[in-house]
Amino acid sequence: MSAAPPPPPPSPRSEAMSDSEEESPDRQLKFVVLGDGTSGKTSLATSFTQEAFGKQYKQTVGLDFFLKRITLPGNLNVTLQVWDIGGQTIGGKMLDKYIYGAQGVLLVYDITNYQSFENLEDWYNAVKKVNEESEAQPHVALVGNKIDLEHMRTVKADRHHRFCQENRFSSHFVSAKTGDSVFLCFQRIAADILDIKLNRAEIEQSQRVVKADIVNYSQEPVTRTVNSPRSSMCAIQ
Ligand SMILES: Nc1nc2c(ncn2[C@@H]2O[C@H](COP(=O)(O)OP(=O)(O)OP(=O)(O)O)[C@@H](O)[C@H]2O)c(=O)[nH]1
Repeated sequence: MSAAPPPPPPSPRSEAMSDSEEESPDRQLKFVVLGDGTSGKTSLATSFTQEAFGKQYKQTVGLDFFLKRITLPGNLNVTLQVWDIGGQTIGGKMLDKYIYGAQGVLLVYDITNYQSFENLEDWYNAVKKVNEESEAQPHVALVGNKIDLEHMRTVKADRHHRFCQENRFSSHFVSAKTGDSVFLCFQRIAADILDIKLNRAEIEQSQRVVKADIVNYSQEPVTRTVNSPRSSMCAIQ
Protein backbone atom coordinates (compact mmCIF):
# COMPACT_ATOMS: atom_id res chain seq x y z
CA MET A 1 0.00 0.00 0.00
CA SER A 2 1.47 3.35 -0.96
CA ALA A 3 1.60 6.29 1.51
CA ALA A 4 -0.76 9.24 1.01
CA PRO A 5 0.94 12.08 -0.90
CA PRO A 6 2.03 15.00 1.28
CA PRO A 7 -0.17 18.09 1.15
CA PRO A 8 0.99 20.67 -1.39
CA PRO A 9 3.19 23.42 0.09
CA PRO A 10 1.44 26.77 0.57
CA SER A 11 2.13 29.07 -2.34
CA PRO A 12 4.75 31.68 -1.44
CA ARG A 13 2.38 34.40 -2.61
CA SER A 14 -0.45 33.48 -0.22
CA GLU A 15 2.06 33.12 2.59
CA ALA A 16 3.67 36.46 1.92
CA MET A 17 0.62 38.65 1.71
CA SER A 18 -3.06 38.70 2.45
CA ASP A 19 -5.65 39.73 -0.15
CA SER A 20 -5.77 43.29 1.11
CA GLU A 21 -2.00 43.62 0.75
CA GLU A 22 -1.80 42.31 -2.82
CA GLU A 23 0.57 44.25 -5.01
CA SER A 24 -1.06 46.47 -7.57
CA PRO A 25 0.20 46.04 -11.13
CA ASP A 26 3.29 48.02 -12.06
CA ARG A 27 2.94 51.42 -13.58
CA GLN A 28 4.72 51.70 -16.94
CA LEU A 29 6.50 54.82 -18.09
CA LYS A 30 8.19 55.49 -21.39
CA PHE A 31 11.36 57.59 -21.25
CA VAL A 32 13.24 58.70 -24.35
CA VAL A 33 16.90 59.69 -24.11
CA LEU A 34 17.87 62.27 -26.71
CA GLY A 35 21.00 64.23 -27.56
CA ASP A 36 24.04 64.33 -29.81
CA GLY A 37 26.20 61.30 -30.58
CA THR A 38 28.80 60.61 -27.84
CA SER A 39 26.99 62.71 -25.22
CA GLY A 40 26.63 59.46 -23.25
CA LYS A 41 23.01 58.36 -23.73
CA THR A 42 23.73 54.63 -24.00
CA SER A 43 26.15 54.87 -21.09
CA LEU A 44 23.50 56.60 -19.02
CA ALA A 45 20.91 53.95 -19.88
CA THR A 46 23.27 51.08 -19.05
CA SER A 47 24.51 52.77 -15.90
CA PHE A 48 20.91 53.06 -14.71
CA THR A 49 19.59 49.68 -15.81
CA GLN A 50 22.68 47.48 -15.42
CA GLU A 51 24.99 49.52 -13.22
CA ALA A 52 27.65 48.99 -15.85
CA PHE A 53 29.87 51.31 -17.86
CA GLY A 54 31.81 50.64 -21.05
CA LYS A 55 34.70 52.89 -21.99
CA GLN A 56 34.54 51.76 -25.61
CA TYR A 57 32.28 53.92 -27.79
CA LYS A 58 29.81 51.98 -29.92
CA GLN A 59 27.44 54.12 -31.92
CA THR A 60 23.73 53.41 -31.47
CA VAL A 61 22.12 52.85 -34.84
CA GLY A 62 18.44 53.71 -34.64
CA LEU A 63 17.52 52.90 -31.08
CA ASP A 64 18.02 50.52 -28.18
CA PHE A 65 15.62 49.54 -25.40
CA PHE A 66 16.25 49.05 -21.72
CA LEU A 67 13.88 48.12 -18.90
CA LYS A 68 14.21 48.79 -15.20
CA ARG A 69 11.79 48.33 -12.36
CA ILE A 70 12.01 50.78 -9.51
CA THR A 71 9.98 51.25 -6.35
CA LEU A 72 8.80 54.72 -5.43
CA PRO A 73 7.61 55.82 -1.99
CA GLY A 74 4.31 54.22 -1.04
CA ASN A 75 5.55 50.88 -2.44
CA LEU A 76 4.65 51.89 -5.94
CA ASN A 77 6.40 49.70 -8.48
CA VAL A 78 7.18 51.42 -11.73
CA THR A 79 8.67 49.82 -14.83
CA LEU A 80 10.67 52.30 -16.82
CA GLN A 81 11.03 51.65 -20.52
CA VAL A 82 14.14 53.53 -21.54
CA TRP A 83 14.39 54.27 -25.26
CA ASP A 84 17.98 55.15 -26.09
CA ILE A 85 17.83 57.04 -29.37
CA GLY A 86 20.94 57.16 -31.58
CA GLY A 87 22.44 60.63 -31.96
CA GLN A 88 22.33 60.29 -35.74
CA THR A 89 18.55 60.07 -35.89
CA ILE A 90 18.12 63.86 -35.67
CA GLY A 91 16.34 65.04 -38.79
CA GLY A 92 15.47 61.45 -39.72
CA LYS A 93 12.03 60.07 -40.52
CA MET A 94 11.79 57.80 -37.50
CA LEU A 95 12.56 60.28 -34.73
CA ASP A 96 8.96 61.48 -34.32
CA LYS A 97 7.78 57.91 -33.93
CA TYR A 98 10.37 57.17 -31.27
CA ILE A 99 9.44 60.26 -29.26
CA TYR A 100 5.70 59.73 -29.57
CA GLY A 101 3.99 58.71 -26.33
CA ALA A 102 6.97 59.38 -24.07
CA GLN A 103 6.06 60.63 -20.61
CA GLY A 104 9.68 61.49 -19.82
CA VAL A 105 12.26 63.09 -22.12
CA LEU A 106 15.92 63.28 -21.13
CA LEU A 107 17.86 65.87 -23.13
CA VAL A 108 21.45 64.76 -22.62
CA TYR A 109 24.60 66.73 -23.34
CA ASP A 110 28.26 66.32 -22.50
CA ILE A 111 29.44 69.10 -20.17
CA THR A 112 32.83 69.09 -21.94
CA ASN A 113 31.28 69.57 -25.39
CA TYR A 114 29.56 72.91 -25.94
CA GLN A 115 28.16 71.88 -29.31
CA SER A 116 26.27 69.01 -27.71
CA PHE A 117 24.58 71.55 -25.43
CA GLU A 118 23.73 73.97 -28.25
CA ASN A 119 22.27 71.22 -30.38
CA LEU A 120 19.73 70.35 -27.68
CA GLU A 121 17.63 73.17 -29.08
CA ASP A 122 17.07 71.03 -32.21
CA TRP A 123 16.29 67.94 -30.15
CA TYR A 124 13.83 69.89 -28.06
CA ASN A 125 12.17 71.27 -31.20
CA ALA A 126 11.57 67.70 -32.32
CA VAL A 127 9.92 66.95 -28.95
CA LYS A 128 7.72 70.05 -29.20
CA LYS A 129 6.67 69.17 -32.73
CA VAL A 130 5.55 65.68 -31.72
CA ASN A 131 3.58 67.00 -28.74
CA GLU A 132 2.17 70.08 -30.45
CA GLU A 133 -1.37 68.80 -30.44
CA SER A 134 -1.41 66.68 -27.35
CA GLU A 135 -2.85 67.89 -24.06
CA ALA A 136 -0.51 65.97 -21.78
CA GLN A 137 3.01 67.30 -22.18
CA PRO A 138 5.99 65.10 -21.25
CA HIS A 139 8.28 65.88 -18.36
CA VAL A 140 11.46 67.23 -19.95
CA ALA A 141 14.75 66.91 -18.06
CA LEU A 142 18.03 68.60 -18.94
CA VAL A 143 20.88 66.22 -18.15
CA GLY A 144 24.50 67.39 -18.09
CA ASN A 145 26.57 64.20 -18.33
CA LYS A 146 30.27 63.42 -17.66
CA ILE A 147 30.59 65.42 -14.44
CA ASP A 148 33.56 63.23 -13.59
CA LEU A 149 35.30 65.46 -16.17
CA GLU A 150 34.48 68.67 -14.30
CA HIS A 151 38.00 70.00 -14.96
CA MET A 152 37.22 69.91 -18.71
CA ARG A 153 33.81 71.56 -18.46
CA THR A 154 32.98 73.98 -21.29
CA VAL A 155 29.27 74.48 -20.56
CA LYS A 156 28.88 76.76 -17.57
CA ALA A 157 26.35 75.67 -14.96
CA ASP A 158 24.67 79.10 -15.39
CA ARG A 159 23.88 78.35 -19.03
CA HIS A 160 22.44 74.99 -18.01
CA HIS A 161 20.20 76.56 -15.33
CA ARG A 162 19.03 79.34 -17.65
CA PHE A 163 18.00 76.81 -20.30
CA CYS A 164 16.04 74.94 -17.62
CA GLN A 165 14.28 78.06 -16.38
CA GLU A 166 13.39 79.28 -19.85
CA ASN A 167 11.73 75.98 -20.72
CA ARG A 168 10.65 74.61 -17.33
CA PHE A 169 12.95 71.61 -17.56
CA SER A 170 14.07 69.74 -14.48
CA SER A 171 17.81 69.98 -13.95
CA HIS A 172 20.28 67.11 -13.51
CA PHE A 173 24.04 66.64 -13.48
CA VAL A 174 25.27 63.07 -13.69
CA SER A 175 28.20 60.86 -14.53
CA ALA A 176 27.33 57.66 -16.36
CA LYS A 177 30.91 56.62 -15.74
CA THR A 178 30.93 56.79 -11.94
CA GLY A 179 27.16 56.36 -11.56
CA ASP A 180 26.98 59.68 -9.73
CA SER A 181 23.32 60.82 -9.45
CA VAL A 182 22.19 58.51 -12.28
CA PHE A 183 19.56 56.58 -10.32
CA LEU A 184 18.40 59.79 -8.66
CA CYS A 185 17.90 61.42 -12.05
CA PHE A 186 15.53 58.69 -13.32
CA GLN A 187 13.84 58.38 -9.93
CA ARG A 188 13.15 62.13 -9.70
CA ILE A 189 11.67 62.23 -13.19
CA ALA A 190 9.42 59.20 -12.54
CA ALA A 191 8.29 60.62 -9.19
CA ASP A 192 7.46 63.94 -10.78
CA ILE A 193 5.41 62.34 -13.56
CA LEU A 194 3.45 60.30 -11.02
CA ASP A 195 3.11 63.28 -8.70
CA ILE A 196 5.00 61.65 -5.86
CA LYS A 197 7.12 63.71 -3.49
CA LEU A 198 10.56 62.37 -2.59
CA ASN A 199 11.75 63.42 0.82
CA ARG A 200 15.31 64.35 1.68
CA ALA A 201 16.10 60.88 3.09
CA GLU A 202 14.91 59.17 -0.11
CA ILE A 203 16.97 61.54 -2.22
CA GLU A 204 20.08 60.96 -0.13
CA GLN A 205 19.59 57.21 -0.28
CA SER A 206 19.52 57.35 -4.07
CA GLN A 207 22.75 59.27 -4.32
CA ARG A 208 25.08 56.39 -4.89
CA VAL A 209 28.56 56.46 -3.51
CA VAL A 210 30.85 57.49 -6.30
CA LYS A 211 33.38 54.89 -7.30
CA ALA A 212 36.82 56.19 -8.12
CA ASP A 213 39.51 54.18 -9.84
CA ILE A 214 42.54 53.60 -7.68
CA VAL A 215 45.60 54.48 -9.64
CA ASN A 216 48.48 52.21 -8.82
CA TYR A 217 51.44 54.46 -9.12
CA SER A 218 54.77 52.77 -9.37
CA GLN A 219 56.43 52.37 -6.00
CA GLU A 220 59.91 52.52 -7.46
CA PRO A 221 61.92 55.55 -6.40
CA VAL A 222 62.07 58.22 -9.03
CA THR A 223 65.51 58.43 -10.50
CA ARG A 224 66.54 61.98 -11.19
CA THR A 225 68.63 62.71 -14.17
CA VAL A 226 70.99 65.50 -13.53
CA ASN A 227 72.16 67.24 -16.62
CA SER A 228 75.85 67.57 -16.64
CA PRO A 229 76.89 71.20 -16.86
CA ARG A 230 77.56 72.28 -20.40
CA SER A 231 80.50 74.26 -19.45
CA SER A 232 82.91 73.72 -16.65
CA MET A 233 82.73 77.44 -16.11
CA CYS A 234 79.20 77.06 -14.77
CA ALA A 235 79.90 74.13 -12.51
CA ILE A 236 79.17 74.73 -8.87
CA GLN A 237 82.16 73.72 -6.89
N1 LIG B 1 34.34 60.27 -18.70
C1 LIG B 1 33.10 59.91 -19.08
N2 LIG B 1 32.90 59.32 -20.27
C2 LIG B 1 31.64 58.97 -20.59
C3 LIG B 1 30.54 59.20 -19.74
N3 LIG B 1 29.42 58.76 -20.38
C4 LIG B 1 29.82 58.27 -21.55
N4 LIG B 1 31.15 58.39 -21.71
C5 LIG B 1 31.96 57.97 -22.86
O1 LIG B 1 31.53 58.73 -23.98
C6 LIG B 1 31.53 57.93 -25.16
C7 LIG B 1 30.17 57.95 -25.82
O2 LIG B 1 29.23 57.34 -24.96
P1 LIG B 1 27.86 56.70 -25.50
O3 LIG B 1 27.06 56.37 -24.30
O4 LIG B 1 28.11 55.62 -26.46
O5 LIG B 1 27.23 57.95 -26.26
P2 LIG B 1 25.85 58.07 -27.03
O6 LIG B 1 25.29 59.39 -26.67
O7 LIG B 1 24.98 56.89 -26.73
O8 LIG B 1 26.31 58.07 -28.54
P3 LIG B 1 25.46 57.66 -29.89
O9 LIG B 1 25.21 56.19 -29.82
O10 LIG B 1 26.36 58.03 -31.02
O11 LIG B 1 24.21 58.47 -29.89
C8 LIG B 1 31.97 56.52 -24.73
O12 LIG B 1 33.34 56.39 -25.00
C9 LIG B 1 31.70 56.50 -23.24
O13 LIG B 1 32.57 55.62 -22.55
C10 LIG B 1 30.79 59.83 -18.47
O14 LIG B 1 29.91 60.07 -17.65
N5 LIG B 1 32.09 60.16 -18.21
